[in-house]
Amino acid sequence: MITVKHLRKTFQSPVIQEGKFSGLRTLFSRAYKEKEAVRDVSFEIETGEFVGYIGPNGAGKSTTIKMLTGILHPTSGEVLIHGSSPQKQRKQVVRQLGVVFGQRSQLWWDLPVKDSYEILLAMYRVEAADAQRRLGELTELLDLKEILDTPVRKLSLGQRMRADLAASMLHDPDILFLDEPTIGLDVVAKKNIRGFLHTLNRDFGKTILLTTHDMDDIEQLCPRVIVINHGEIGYDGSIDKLRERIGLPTMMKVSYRGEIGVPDSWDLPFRVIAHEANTLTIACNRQELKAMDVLRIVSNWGDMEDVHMEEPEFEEVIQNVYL
Ligand SMILES: Nc1ncnc2c1ncn2[C@@H]1O[C@H](COP(=O)(O)OP(=O)(O)OP(=O)(O)O)[C@@H](O)[C@H]1O
Repeated sequence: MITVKHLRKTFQSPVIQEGKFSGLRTLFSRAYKEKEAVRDVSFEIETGEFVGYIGPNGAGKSTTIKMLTGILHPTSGEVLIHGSSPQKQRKQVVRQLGVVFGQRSQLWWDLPVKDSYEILLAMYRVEAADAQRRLGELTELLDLKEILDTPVRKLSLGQRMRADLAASMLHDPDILFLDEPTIGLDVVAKKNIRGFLHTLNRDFGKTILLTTHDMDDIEQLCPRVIVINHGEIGYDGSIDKLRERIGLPTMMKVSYRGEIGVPDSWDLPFRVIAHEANTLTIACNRQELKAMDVLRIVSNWGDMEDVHMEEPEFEEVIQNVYL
Protein backbone atom coordinates (compact mmCIF):
# COMPACT_ATOMS: atom_id res chain seq x y z
CA MET A 1 0.00 0.00 0.00
CA ILE A 2 1.20 3.53 -0.83
CA THR A 3 0.27 6.36 1.52
CA VAL A 4 1.00 9.98 0.68
CA LYS A 5 0.20 12.58 3.34
CA HIS A 6 0.27 16.33 2.72
CA LEU A 7 3.29 16.12 0.48
CA ARG A 8 4.95 19.43 -0.36
CA LYS A 9 8.10 20.31 -2.27
CA THR A 10 9.53 23.75 -2.86
CA PHE A 11 12.60 24.43 -4.98
CA GLN A 12 14.84 27.43 -4.64
CA SER A 13 16.24 28.89 -7.81
CA PRO A 14 18.50 31.96 -8.21
CA VAL A 15 16.85 35.19 -9.35
CA ILE A 16 18.21 36.03 -12.81
CA GLN A 17 20.01 39.38 -12.64
CA GLU A 18 19.37 41.90 -15.41
CA GLY A 19 21.83 44.06 -17.36
CA LYS A 20 25.60 43.90 -17.95
CA PHE A 21 27.39 40.71 -16.82
CA SER A 22 23.97 39.30 -15.87
CA GLY A 23 25.26 35.69 -15.99
CA LEU A 24 28.12 36.37 -13.59
CA ARG A 25 26.00 38.54 -11.32
CA THR A 26 23.34 35.78 -11.14
CA LEU A 27 26.06 33.30 -10.19
CA PHE A 28 27.29 35.40 -7.27
CA SER A 29 23.94 36.82 -6.19
CA ARG A 30 22.33 35.53 -3.02
CA ALA A 31 18.81 36.31 -4.21
CA TYR A 32 16.61 33.21 -4.54
CA LYS A 33 12.98 32.71 -5.41
CA GLU A 34 10.86 29.82 -4.25
CA LYS A 35 8.94 27.54 -6.58
CA GLU A 36 6.22 25.43 -4.98
CA ALA A 37 6.29 22.42 -7.33
CA VAL A 38 4.03 20.28 -5.10
CA ARG A 39 1.79 22.16 -2.66
CA ASP A 40 -0.36 19.65 -0.83
CA VAL A 41 -0.79 16.16 -2.21
CA SER A 42 -2.43 13.29 -0.31
CA PHE A 43 -3.68 9.94 -1.59
CA GLU A 44 -3.65 6.23 -0.86
CA ILE A 45 -3.11 3.45 -3.38
CA GLU A 46 -4.07 -0.10 -2.48
CA THR A 47 -2.05 -3.14 -3.52
CA GLY A 48 -2.96 -4.22 -7.07
CA GLU A 49 -4.41 -0.89 -8.21
CA PHE A 50 -3.56 0.69 -11.58
CA VAL A 51 -3.72 4.46 -11.15
CA GLY A 52 -3.15 7.22 -13.71
CA TYR A 53 -1.42 10.34 -12.38
CA ILE A 54 -2.06 13.13 -14.83
CA GLY A 55 -1.87 16.90 -15.11
CA PRO A 56 -0.68 19.64 -17.45
CA ASN A 57 3.02 20.47 -18.00
CA GLY A 58 4.67 21.68 -14.81
CA ALA A 59 1.80 20.46 -12.59
CA GLY A 60 4.14 18.56 -10.24
CA LYS A 61 3.84 14.96 -11.47
CA SER A 62 7.54 14.12 -11.85
CA THR A 63 8.36 15.88 -8.60
CA THR A 64 5.77 13.71 -6.81
CA ILE A 65 7.19 10.53 -8.37
CA LYS A 66 10.71 11.54 -7.38
CA MET A 67 9.52 11.90 -3.77
CA LEU A 68 7.67 8.56 -3.93
CA THR A 69 10.84 6.82 -5.07
CA GLY A 70 13.09 8.56 -2.53
CA ILE A 71 15.12 10.51 -5.13
CA LEU A 72 13.86 13.81 -3.65
CA HIS A 73 13.17 14.70 -0.03
CA PRO A 74 9.82 16.39 0.61
CA THR A 75 9.88 19.90 2.10
CA SER A 76 7.10 18.60 4.34
CA GLY A 77 4.64 15.73 4.44
CA GLU A 78 5.27 12.03 4.25
CA VAL A 79 5.39 9.05 1.87
CA LEU A 80 5.00 5.48 3.12
CA ILE A 81 5.51 2.44 0.89
CA HIS A 82 4.18 -0.64 2.70
CA GLY A 83 4.65 1.35 5.91
CA SER A 84 8.27 2.42 5.23
CA SER A 85 9.64 5.77 4.16
CA PRO A 86 11.57 5.81 0.85
CA GLN A 87 13.71 8.59 2.33
CA LYS A 88 14.45 7.03 5.74
CA GLN A 89 14.42 3.31 4.89
CA ARG A 90 15.73 3.70 1.36
CA LYS A 91 17.41 0.29 0.94
CA GLN A 92 14.37 -1.64 2.10
CA VAL A 93 11.91 0.39 0.00
CA VAL A 94 13.97 0.42 -3.20
CA ARG A 95 13.74 -3.39 -3.40
CA GLN A 96 9.97 -3.12 -3.67
CA LEU A 97 9.97 -0.43 -6.36
CA GLY A 98 10.46 -0.47 -10.11
CA VAL A 99 10.86 2.93 -11.72
CA VAL A 100 10.89 4.07 -15.35
CA PHE A 101 11.48 7.65 -16.44
CA GLY A 102 10.54 7.60 -20.13
CA GLN A 103 12.67 10.65 -20.88
CA ARG A 104 15.85 9.17 -19.43
CA SER A 105 17.18 5.62 -19.64
CA GLN A 106 18.56 3.87 -16.59
CA LEU A 107 20.64 1.60 -18.84
CA TRP A 108 24.30 2.08 -19.68
CA TRP A 109 24.39 3.82 -23.05
CA ASP A 110 27.39 2.03 -24.59
CA LEU A 111 26.78 -1.44 -23.15
CA PRO A 112 24.72 -4.20 -24.73
CA VAL A 113 21.31 -4.43 -23.04
CA LYS A 114 22.21 -7.82 -21.50
CA ASP A 115 25.30 -6.35 -19.79
CA SER A 116 23.23 -3.59 -18.19
CA TYR A 117 20.85 -6.25 -16.91
CA GLU A 118 23.72 -8.23 -15.43
CA ILE A 119 24.98 -5.17 -13.55
CA LEU A 120 21.48 -4.41 -12.23
CA LEU A 121 20.88 -8.04 -11.19
CA ALA A 122 24.17 -7.99 -9.29
CA MET A 123 23.30 -4.66 -7.65
CA TYR A 124 19.99 -6.09 -6.46
CA ARG A 125 21.75 -9.31 -5.40
CA VAL A 126 19.30 -11.49 -7.31
CA GLU A 127 20.32 -15.15 -7.09
CA ALA A 128 21.57 -16.75 -10.32
CA ALA A 129 18.63 -19.15 -10.78
CA ASP A 130 16.05 -16.41 -10.14
CA ALA A 131 17.92 -14.03 -12.43
CA GLN A 132 17.93 -16.56 -15.25
CA ARG A 133 14.23 -17.30 -14.88
CA ARG A 134 13.20 -13.64 -14.65
CA LEU A 135 15.32 -12.62 -17.60
CA GLY A 136 13.73 -15.43 -19.62
CA GLU A 137 10.19 -14.33 -18.66
CA LEU A 138 10.85 -10.66 -19.41
CA THR A 139 12.58 -11.47 -22.72
CA GLU A 140 9.48 -13.40 -23.72
CA LEU A 141 6.93 -10.85 -22.45
CA LEU A 142 8.69 -7.82 -23.94
CA ASP A 143 10.07 -9.53 -27.04
CA LEU A 144 13.67 -8.62 -26.20
CA LYS A 145 15.54 -11.51 -27.82
CA GLU A 146 16.68 -9.53 -30.87
CA ILE A 147 18.05 -6.61 -28.86
CA LEU A 148 19.82 -8.21 -25.89
CA ASP A 149 23.23 -7.94 -27.58
CA THR A 150 22.68 -4.43 -28.98
CA PRO A 151 24.22 -1.39 -27.26
CA VAL A 152 21.50 0.83 -25.82
CA ARG A 153 22.51 3.83 -27.95
CA LYS A 154 21.65 1.85 -31.10
CA LEU A 155 18.11 0.94 -30.03
CA SER A 156 15.03 2.62 -31.45
CA LEU A 157 12.94 4.54 -28.92
CA GLY A 158 10.37 1.74 -28.72
CA GLN A 159 13.06 -0.91 -28.18
CA ARG A 160 14.75 1.29 -25.57
CA MET A 161 11.50 1.71 -23.66
CA ARG A 162 10.91 -2.07 -23.65
CA ALA A 163 14.48 -2.59 -22.46
CA ASP A 164 13.99 -0.02 -19.68
CA LEU A 165 10.72 -1.60 -18.57
CA ALA A 166 12.42 -4.97 -18.28
CA ALA A 167 15.26 -3.35 -16.31
CA SER A 168 12.76 -1.92 -13.83
CA MET A 169 11.32 -5.41 -13.29
CA LEU A 170 14.52 -7.43 -12.87
CA HIS A 171 14.35 -7.51 -9.06
CA ASP A 172 10.64 -8.41 -9.22
CA PRO A 173 9.28 -5.32 -7.42
CA ASP A 174 5.59 -5.28 -6.54
CA ILE A 175 5.13 -1.55 -7.19
CA LEU A 176 5.91 0.29 -10.43
CA PHE A 177 6.22 4.05 -10.88
CA LEU A 178 6.16 4.88 -14.57
CA ASP A 179 6.79 8.44 -15.70
CA GLU A 180 5.76 8.78 -19.35
CA PRO A 181 6.71 5.27 -20.55
CA THR A 182 4.98 5.80 -23.92
CA ILE A 183 6.37 9.24 -24.73
CA GLY A 184 7.31 9.64 -28.38
CA LEU A 185 6.31 6.09 -29.37
CA ASP A 186 4.38 5.17 -32.49
CA VAL A 187 0.93 3.58 -32.33
CA VAL A 188 2.20 -0.01 -32.50
CA ALA A 189 4.92 0.47 -29.88
CA LYS A 190 2.40 2.16 -27.56
CA LYS A 191 0.02 -0.74 -27.99
CA ASN A 192 2.77 -3.23 -27.07
CA ILE A 193 3.75 -1.30 -23.95
CA ARG A 194 0.11 -0.98 -22.87
CA GLY A 195 -0.38 -4.72 -23.37
CA PHE A 196 2.65 -5.43 -21.19
CA LEU A 197 1.52 -3.07 -18.42
CA HIS A 198 -1.96 -4.56 -18.48
CA THR A 199 -0.49 -8.05 -18.09
CA LEU A 200 1.75 -6.93 -15.22
CA ASN A 201 -1.21 -5.54 -13.34
CA ARG A 202 -3.82 -8.18 -14.12
CA ASP A 203 -1.76 -11.38 -14.15
CA PHE A 204 1.11 -10.52 -11.85
CA GLY A 205 -0.81 -8.27 -9.43
CA LYS A 206 1.66 -5.37 -9.71
CA THR A 207 0.57 -2.01 -8.30
CA ILE A 208 1.16 0.65 -10.95
CA LEU A 209 1.20 4.46 -10.85
CA LEU A 210 1.39 5.78 -14.40
CA THR A 211 2.14 9.33 -15.48
CA THR A 212 1.37 10.15 -19.09
CA HIS A 213 0.08 12.88 -21.38
CA ASP A 214 -1.55 10.24 -23.56
CA MET A 215 -5.20 10.03 -22.58
CA ASP A 216 -5.58 6.75 -24.49
CA ASP A 217 -3.05 5.21 -22.07
CA ILE A 218 -5.22 6.35 -19.20
CA GLU A 219 -8.54 5.30 -20.72
CA GLN A 220 -7.26 1.86 -21.68
CA LEU A 221 -5.34 1.06 -18.52
CA CYS A 222 -6.42 3.00 -15.45
CA PRO A 223 -9.69 2.40 -13.60
CA ARG A 224 -8.70 5.26 -11.30
CA VAL A 225 -7.18 8.61 -12.17
CA ILE A 226 -5.61 11.27 -9.95
CA VAL A 227 -5.40 14.74 -11.51
CA ILE A 228 -2.80 17.18 -10.22
CA ASN A 229 -2.84 20.84 -11.20
CA HIS A 230 -0.62 23.62 -9.80
CA GLY A 231 0.78 21.15 -7.28
CA GLU A 232 -2.60 20.15 -5.83
CA ILE A 233 -5.00 17.27 -6.40
CA GLY A 234 -7.90 18.41 -8.56
CA TYR A 235 -9.62 15.04 -8.85
CA ASP A 236 -9.26 11.49 -7.56
CA GLY A 237 -11.68 8.82 -8.79
CA SER A 238 -12.93 6.87 -11.77
CA ILE A 239 -12.91 8.10 -15.37
CA ASP A 240 -16.70 7.72 -15.59
CA LYS A 241 -17.27 9.88 -12.52
CA LEU A 242 -14.88 12.46 -13.94
CA ARG A 243 -16.88 12.57 -17.17
CA GLU A 244 -20.01 13.02 -15.09
CA ARG A 245 -18.49 15.78 -13.01
CA ILE A 246 -17.30 17.76 -16.01
CA GLY A 247 -20.66 17.11 -17.70
CA LEU A 248 -19.68 17.77 -21.33
CA PRO A 249 -22.62 17.20 -23.67
CA THR A 250 -23.20 14.03 -25.65
CA MET A 251 -23.78 14.73 -29.35
CA MET A 252 -26.71 12.93 -30.98
CA LYS A 253 -27.21 12.88 -34.75
CA VAL A 254 -30.77 11.92 -35.62
CA SER A 255 -31.66 11.30 -39.27
CA TYR A 256 -35.21 11.08 -40.63
CA ARG A 257 -36.86 9.68 -43.71
CA GLY A 258 -38.22 12.84 -45.29
CA GLU A 259 -39.21 16.16 -43.70
CA ILE A 260 -38.51 17.11 -40.10
CA GLY A 261 -41.16 19.05 -38.25
CA VAL A 262 -39.14 20.78 -35.52
CA PRO A 263 -41.64 22.67 -33.38
CA ASP A 264 -41.55 26.48 -33.24
CA SER A 265 -41.10 26.40 -29.49
CA TRP A 266 -37.41 26.01 -28.63
CA ASP A 267 -38.24 25.40 -25.00
CA LEU A 268 -36.56 22.01 -25.01
CA PRO A 269 -34.52 20.18 -22.35
CA PHE A 270 -31.63 19.85 -24.88
CA ARG A 271 -30.02 21.99 -27.59
CA VAL A 272 -30.57 21.57 -31.33
CA ILE A 273 -27.15 22.51 -32.68
CA ALA A 274 -27.82 22.02 -36.39
CA HIS A 275 -30.73 21.23 -38.69
CA GLU A 276 -29.55 20.18 -42.14
CA ALA A 277 -31.89 18.57 -44.72
CA ASN A 278 -33.10 15.43 -42.93
CA THR A 279 -30.61 15.39 -40.06
CA LEU A 280 -30.65 17.03 -36.64
CA THR A 281 -27.61 17.44 -34.39
CA ILE A 282 -28.51 17.60 -30.72
CA ALA A 283 -26.38 18.29 -27.65
CA CYS A 284 -27.69 16.88 -24.40
CA ASN A 285 -26.24 16.47 -20.96
CA ARG A 286 -26.74 12.82 -20.11
CA GLN A 287 -26.48 13.50 -16.40
CA GLU A 288 -29.61 15.62 -16.66
CA LEU A 289 -31.52 13.81 -19.36
CA LYS A 290 -31.58 10.18 -20.52
CA ALA A 291 -31.03 9.47 -24.24
CA MET A 292 -34.41 7.68 -24.26
CA ASP A 293 -36.16 10.87 -23.15
CA VAL A 294 -34.50 12.82 -25.96
CA LEU A 295 -35.53 10.17 -28.47
CA ARG A 296 -39.10 10.16 -27.18
CA ILE A 297 -39.35 13.89 -27.99
CA VAL A 298 -37.55 13.88 -31.36
CA SER A 299 -39.45 10.84 -32.61
CA ASN A 300 -42.56 13.07 -32.72
CA TRP A 301 -40.89 15.33 -35.29
CA GLY A 302 -40.81 12.89 -38.20
CA ASP A 303 -40.12 9.36 -39.38
CA MET A 304 -36.85 8.59 -37.58
CA GLU A 305 -34.35 6.49 -39.53
CA ASP A 306 -31.14 6.38 -37.51
CA VAL A 307 -29.49 7.71 -34.36
CA HIS A 308 -25.77 8.16 -33.82
CA MET A 309 -24.34 9.12 -30.41
CA GLU A 310 -20.90 10.54 -29.70
CA GLU A 311 -19.66 10.73 -26.13
CA PRO A 312 -17.22 13.55 -25.39
CA GLU A 313 -13.59 12.55 -25.97
CA PHE A 314 -11.72 11.89 -22.73
CA GLU A 315 -9.06 14.33 -23.97
CA GLU A 316 -11.71 17.05 -24.04
CA VAL A 317 -12.93 16.15 -20.55
CA ILE A 318 -9.39 16.42 -19.23
CA GLN A 319 -8.80 19.80 -20.84
CA ASN A 320 -11.74 21.02 -18.81
CA VAL A 321 -10.25 19.72 -15.57
CA TYR A 322 -6.93 21.41 -16.30
CA LEU A 323 -8.55 24.82 -16.83
N1 LIG B 1 15.01 21.04 -9.63
C1 LIG B 1 14.12 22.01 -9.82
N2 LIG B 1 14.41 23.29 -9.51
C2 LIG B 1 13.51 24.29 -9.68
N3 LIG B 1 12.25 24.09 -10.14
C3 LIG B 1 11.90 22.83 -10.48
C4 LIG B 1 12.81 21.72 -10.34
N4 LIG B 1 12.17 20.59 -10.73
C5 LIG B 1 10.92 20.96 -11.13
N5 LIG B 1 10.77 22.31 -10.97
C6 LIG B 1 9.55 23.09 -11.25
O1 LIG B 1 8.49 22.52 -10.51
C7 LIG B 1 7.28 22.51 -11.28
C8 LIG B 1 6.76 21.09 -11.39
O2 LIG B 1 7.66 20.33 -12.21
P1 LIG B 1 7.41 18.79 -12.58
O3 LIG B 1 8.58 18.35 -13.40
O4 LIG B 1 7.10 18.02 -11.35
O5 LIG B 1 6.11 18.89 -13.48
P2 LIG B 1 5.39 17.77 -14.36
O6 LIG B 1 3.95 17.77 -13.96
O7 LIG B 1 6.13 16.49 -14.28
O8 LIG B 1 5.52 18.42 -15.82
P3 LIG B 1 5.70 17.74 -17.28
O9 LIG B 1 4.37 17.17 -17.65
O10 LIG B 1 6.04 18.93 -18.12
O11 LIG B 1 6.80 16.74 -17.18
C9 LIG B 1 7.64 23.14 -12.62
O12 LIG B 1 7.29 24.53 -12.58
C10 LIG B 1 9.14 22.97 -12.72
O13 LIG B 1 9.72 24.00 -13.49
